[in-house]
Amino acid sequence: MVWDNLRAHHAATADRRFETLLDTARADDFSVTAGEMRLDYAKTNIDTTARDLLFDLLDQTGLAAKRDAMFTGAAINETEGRAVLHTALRNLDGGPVMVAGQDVMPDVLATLARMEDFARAVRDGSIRGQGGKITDVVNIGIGGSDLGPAMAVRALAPYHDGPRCHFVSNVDPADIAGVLRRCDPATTLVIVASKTFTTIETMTNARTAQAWMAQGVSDTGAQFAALSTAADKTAAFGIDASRVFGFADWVGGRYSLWGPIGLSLMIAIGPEAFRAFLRGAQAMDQHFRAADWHENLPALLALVGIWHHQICGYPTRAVLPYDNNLNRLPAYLQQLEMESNGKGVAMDGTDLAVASGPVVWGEPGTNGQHAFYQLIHQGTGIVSCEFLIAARGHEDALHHQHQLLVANCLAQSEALMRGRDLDSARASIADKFTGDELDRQARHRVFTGNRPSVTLAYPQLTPFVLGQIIALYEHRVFVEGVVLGLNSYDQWGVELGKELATALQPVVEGRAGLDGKDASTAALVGFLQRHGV
Ligand SMILES: O=P(O)(O)OC[C@H]1O[C@H](O)[C@H](O)[C@@H](O)[C@@H]1O
Repeated sequence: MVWDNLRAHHAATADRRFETLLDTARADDFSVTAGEMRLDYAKTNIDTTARDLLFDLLDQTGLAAKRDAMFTGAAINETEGRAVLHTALRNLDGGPVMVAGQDVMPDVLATLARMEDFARAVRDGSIRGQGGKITDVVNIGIGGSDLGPAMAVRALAPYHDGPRCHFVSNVDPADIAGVLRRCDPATTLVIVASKTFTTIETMTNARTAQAWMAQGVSDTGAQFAALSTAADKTAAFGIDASRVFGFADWVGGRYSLWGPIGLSLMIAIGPEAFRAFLRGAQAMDQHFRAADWHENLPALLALVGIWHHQICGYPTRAVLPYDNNLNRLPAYLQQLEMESNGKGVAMDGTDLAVASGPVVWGEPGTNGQHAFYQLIHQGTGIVSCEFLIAARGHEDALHHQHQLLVANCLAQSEALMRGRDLDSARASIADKFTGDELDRQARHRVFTGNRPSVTLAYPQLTPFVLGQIIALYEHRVFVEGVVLGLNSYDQWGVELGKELATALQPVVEGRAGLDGKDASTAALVGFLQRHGV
């Protein structure tokens, strides 16, 4: 019923130019400030009727109760029978969080303290490589065991005062070979990051790193650490328990940056800055739990997403950080959002009644402006855009460049909204063309406008603010998942490809025949074998 009402309201208002709604009152009403951040969603076609209906969706799905169930350790990941408690990893005040009758906080805080001791020792040289102080850290992991720390280490580059950090994820040997070539085994720490410690890409790369290390030092295990839930497997790999940082199955891979998977980030920026990062996320958790939906950043961001994708039918969402250090944020959000909400089956096993989550993609501004913004402005489809912008960068001496960056960010959302009509397009080239040619040329210069965007603004990309931003997106994914009625915390869709890859490996190596393979796959194997695979 609410969905129908939303669709009807969209149909009735879709042709309206939303710019006409915009005045000072709307700019105030359709933006929310929480902590240090401001989310502006005034440049959308959402009006108060649409917004009220969207709030009805939240009430209809019992969001408040489901949110509380997540924070208090209920097994809301129903297909795997697990709690979802990445929030416990940043619950720095240590109030109890119960899972199956047990408080998980003592373990969480003890592991955090062990990570801090380890990170400090690596940074100050009391834990050393066999050739001296650790100069390089290589994090080997994939998916959630890579994208989070890789994104955050880049994002917080201005705070990076520890050893160099490298991230190896791809099973393509080009990845690890390229990194190891730049490192000295005698002063490198290898961190094997894998929740399950079975992921074939990570284990293959870890063994390659082990062999590389053995050529340079006598005790390879002394320069390895592991981040995993599987203590038996890390021991079997030869990593001493003192260098294993464990976590529980209630931390999903793509939500794991806050705990041991964040070790490389902690070594890079130091335990104090890492705590500030956790505190930022914790502040967002507290906001999400306490704020009324009208003032609730994650809820509003989720509703804007639902309006644009499930109601308006815009197929993709572009994340456009005007913050070069966030250049891995779109990739990080691709996993967070698409692996969480890219599902066609509802929690109860029935087909999803509405569209699953959107395609998420993006690149930092201003680079994207000189590449794909053409389509965003003049393509036949509409892309909902999400801009991120800081008031200040970290290069004080070049603040004028930052101001230019800000101007570009604001210009884009304005251009998307306003567009340029035929008359002004004509006027802009009237000195060059006349008659029919003027008309023809002018049409190429028309921007339809009326294209929506939201802008997330913050003072500066500090560890605290980054924690807030990432937790904001996590909770947005949660809200969207609840409204869509699916389980955001499993990922069965990645399994089939893994199974088939395992079966194809001996075929590719020529140890097994092509029986049962489809003709296309067989022909491709044949081609690759003829060319030396
Ligand atoms: O941390 P791991 O167990 O090695 O898992 C790494 C990644 O691979 C899996 O296939 C999942 O799709 C991801 O959610 C996960 O983050």
